Amino acid sequence: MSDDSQTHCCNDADNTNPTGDLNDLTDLRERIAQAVRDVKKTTPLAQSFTNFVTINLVANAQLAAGGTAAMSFLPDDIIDTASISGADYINVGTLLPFYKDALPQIARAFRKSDHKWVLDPVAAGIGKTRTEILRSFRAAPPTIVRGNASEIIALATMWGLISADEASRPAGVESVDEVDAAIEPAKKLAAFLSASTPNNQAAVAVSGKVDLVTDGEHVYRLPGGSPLMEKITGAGCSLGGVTATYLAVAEPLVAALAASLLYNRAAEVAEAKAEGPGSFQVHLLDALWNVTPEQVAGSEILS
Ligand SMILES: Nc1ncnc2c1ncn2[C@@H]1O[C@H](COP(=O)(O)OP(=O)(O)O)[C@@H](O)[C@H]1O
Ligand SMILES: Cc1ncsc1CCOP(=O)(O)O
Ligand SMILES: [Mg+2]
Repeated sequence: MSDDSQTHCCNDADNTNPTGDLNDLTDLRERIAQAVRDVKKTTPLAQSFTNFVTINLVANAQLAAGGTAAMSFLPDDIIDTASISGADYINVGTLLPFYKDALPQIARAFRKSDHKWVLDPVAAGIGKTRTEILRSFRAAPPTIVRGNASEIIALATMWGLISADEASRPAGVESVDEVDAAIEPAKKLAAFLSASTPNNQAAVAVSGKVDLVTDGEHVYRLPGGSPLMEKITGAGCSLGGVTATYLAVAEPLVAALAASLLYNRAAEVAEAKAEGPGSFQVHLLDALWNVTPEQVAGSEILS
């Protein structure tokens, strides 16, 4: 594996900022570093209702980032625990029939208590049950949506934020769209989420070769990471879980940026040490633990 683990990680002096909006980025970088530090210091709980395939990696990644994990599929469990959970994570990767009632009930309870949560709309656009559940979240929306490009486009389409002509076909759990194809859907989705939150703060994170994060107004591109992320299952799911961990201590835009940047830096470190997907996953967890707040915040951010 290549040994360019720190290629995209640089100190402030080395940062590329093509628009020259250094003041904003300097402030943003400080808030990102603070979020990473705060998680390590306060070990916040982010509770998850997530799929059976990758649930273990989600919990381990949250712990490696410095947070605490709790997984559940029971609405009463989740709604009770929300009072001590800094933020929640809902991932619709593997659905069971009873989720059709459970998930909208949980989302409504979160909305009632203004509880922050991250949605990973895995495989959005596929199946009547999944579509019904994802449609229901429009009336009780999350604080952050994190998904690959196809999922973001599909969700924005089913919420009527973009026309069906702009959408592509459903993609399973993998993306068939480039991240840039999701810029407008992501911005519209983030603007919709912001308008639905009490403090007008929300974000959308689109993952891929170059990640994209938006609050509906600003768009940030985050290069780096590793193609080996596509060779393990749960890279996206665990990124969603860690995004919820940061959301427990930070505003949505900062949380989404911090998680995506941590993942890119950690993936580069892991790729340099791995011999294939198996050892890559182990090294990824180690790197999520070892990458520093300064490395995360000093990353290349293209605005
Ligand atoms: N080709 C790639 N090069 C670098 N990083 C990648 C690549 N593909 C995915 N990633 C990273 O893997 C993580 C999960 O993204 P992605 O594979 O798009 O999610 P999902 O698994 O939900 O489809 C993100 O951190 C993203 O940056
Ligand atoms: C393979 C699979 N099937 C249903 S959920 C799931 C995991 C998807 O994980 P990720 O979106 O992180 O690749
Ligand atoms: Mg995914």
